[in-house]
Amino acid sequence: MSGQMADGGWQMAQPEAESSPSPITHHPSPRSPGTPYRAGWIHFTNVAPILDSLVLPPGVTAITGVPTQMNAALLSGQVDIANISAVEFIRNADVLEALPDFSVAVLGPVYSVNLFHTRPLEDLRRVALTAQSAMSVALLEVLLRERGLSPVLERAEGEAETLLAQGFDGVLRIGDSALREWYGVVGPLTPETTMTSLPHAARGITVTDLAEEWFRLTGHPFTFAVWAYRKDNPPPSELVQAMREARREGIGHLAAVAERHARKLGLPERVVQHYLWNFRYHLEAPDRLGLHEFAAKAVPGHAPLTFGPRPGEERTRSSAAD
Ligand SMILES: C=C(O[C@@H]1C=C(C(=O)O)C=C[C@H]1O)C(=O)O
Repeated sequence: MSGQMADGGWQMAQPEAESSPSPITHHPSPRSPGTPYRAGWIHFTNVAPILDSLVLPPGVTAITGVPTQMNAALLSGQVDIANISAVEFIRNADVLEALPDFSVAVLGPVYSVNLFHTRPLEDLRRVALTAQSAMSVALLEVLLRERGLSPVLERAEGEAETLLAQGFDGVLRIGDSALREWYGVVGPLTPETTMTSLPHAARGITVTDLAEEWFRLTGHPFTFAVWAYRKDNPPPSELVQAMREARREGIGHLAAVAERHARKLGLPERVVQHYLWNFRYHLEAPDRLGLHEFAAKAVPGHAPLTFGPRPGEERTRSSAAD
């Protein structure tokens, strides 16, 4: 594992994606003095407005990976802070704390957490789940339970259309590939249309946006990710400060971020712009409400959720490596 590379890129995480979440069974001892503070970033496009401009302070290193890799890296002590699936934060609330003002949340559709299906939800028999995601699986389970549905859920990787052709009647996908596949099914966007006026079904495939379903069910935002760390190992204030500055820069130049990522994703700039401005990155009161509501439904009996000091009230830490 090493830090930010000279070109501003990040090293990929080594561990394999974990298919099932593992609660912390032992508490890795806090860092010894002088060792770097290690961050793990899920670097999907939806966090680009926070991470693209981030300059790590001295003494902080970072790796990147998909959500289940970063969940596992934090829980095993391989990294000290990570933007993790909110459900893992909830499941491990006895030992984890989250930054008070960082989230990946949405109110309504998210566009990148999608169930692609060929039969009505009520008639689903076999649904393929991605091992990259903990949050969307937990959300799908809640939404199915609320409707009294219990299709067989199986782990299977691959593009939605391929898996549907192989006999699954539902496929759950997340992140950049889910956004691309969603657009591949319901696009293209024309000068007359907007993201929200695109159809939900085309070519025999329906796309159900799980965050939109959550909004229909609760009227609240859905919080996919928080930035969590062990309670006894909070991030240096320089790192949190750098993250806030990077977010201010990213949100202030959202069109440029969208343009860069539209090129990488092979999607129209308008699509990526809409996708990005739709996110709620500050864990505000409605996002916490959604988080608490999801916690009560998905992890009954969980320990109280705790958050670090609000901006300006950080514990004083003299340097990243003290
Ligand atoms: C909205 C998304 O959120 C991500 C989805 C996660 C998950 O499914 O476990 C975890 C972190 C989020 O940043 C997405 O990737 O599309």
